[in-house]
Amino acid sequence: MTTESLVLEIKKKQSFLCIGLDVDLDKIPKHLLQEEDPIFAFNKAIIDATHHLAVAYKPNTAFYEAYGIKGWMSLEKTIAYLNSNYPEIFTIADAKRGDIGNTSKMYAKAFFEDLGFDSVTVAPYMGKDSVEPFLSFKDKHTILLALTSNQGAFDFQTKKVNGDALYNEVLRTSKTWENAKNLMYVIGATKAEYLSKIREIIPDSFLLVPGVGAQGGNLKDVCKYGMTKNVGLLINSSRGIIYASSEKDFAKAAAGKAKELQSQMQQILSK
Ligand SMILES: O=c1ccn([C@@H]2O[C@H](COP(=O)(O)O)[C@@H](O)[C@H]2O)c(=O)[nH]1
Repeated sequence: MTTESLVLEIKKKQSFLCIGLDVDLDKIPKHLLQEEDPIFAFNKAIIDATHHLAVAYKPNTAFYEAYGIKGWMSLEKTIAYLNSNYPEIFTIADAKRGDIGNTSKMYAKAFFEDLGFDSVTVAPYMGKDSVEPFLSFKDKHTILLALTSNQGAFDFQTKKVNGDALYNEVLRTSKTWENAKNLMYVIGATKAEYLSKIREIIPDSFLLVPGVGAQGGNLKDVCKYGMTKNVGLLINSSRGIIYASSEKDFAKAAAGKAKELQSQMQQILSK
């Protein structure tokens, strides 16, 4: 999907909500465990109930890999379902990959060609040759971890390198890479106070912002400091939406939580 199509969808739905599909079999409603593929049954119900309120879905691959081959098949079915039924939705494989060049090329093929995701999250730590293989795919997006939402972000990402924080160095240097137009960045919602400076370095790039809801990040602060003329934000919520209820009404309850966030977004966009 092109960035232009994503922006059009955001304006149409008045939403920049990304729903995280982090499916844990211990947390989904018990009646679904009788289904042939409980993970897919759960995802399908959540997607069908919320697709009009969200512009993106983000399965975190860890939650599928944890269930072995069956989990990977549930992931395949989920992305195929999204691509066939809701092609206007932006899809994110939260896989946090990145390796030497020839290995990264295979990761990129797996997520972009085989599975058909629009984007994948990638760690920048191994540098340019580990990221460029992802960037070479037309209309696919590489979402680079810059300043993450967790406490451990302060272990390395905010440490000074060449007089500035390492995450700023990641932002600045990655802009010089081939096909850098295909880059987006992860900035945690819990780090909203860093966004003004971040926008000085990457004024127009899309940011994937996890950490609202369960992790305590604040939507209004993120928008105040991080929003661009094209919105430039995808705000992710996973547990706060998909586990709104563990009863038979789980999909309706998820839609209720998604609606709360979408209404706040609509209000922000109308200003
Ligand atoms: O900095 C980061 C990068 C990725 N994540 C992922 O986003 C979701 C957040 O889930 P919630 O349930 O809404 O807290 C999850 O998949 C994380 O692995 C992140 O939280 N922070």
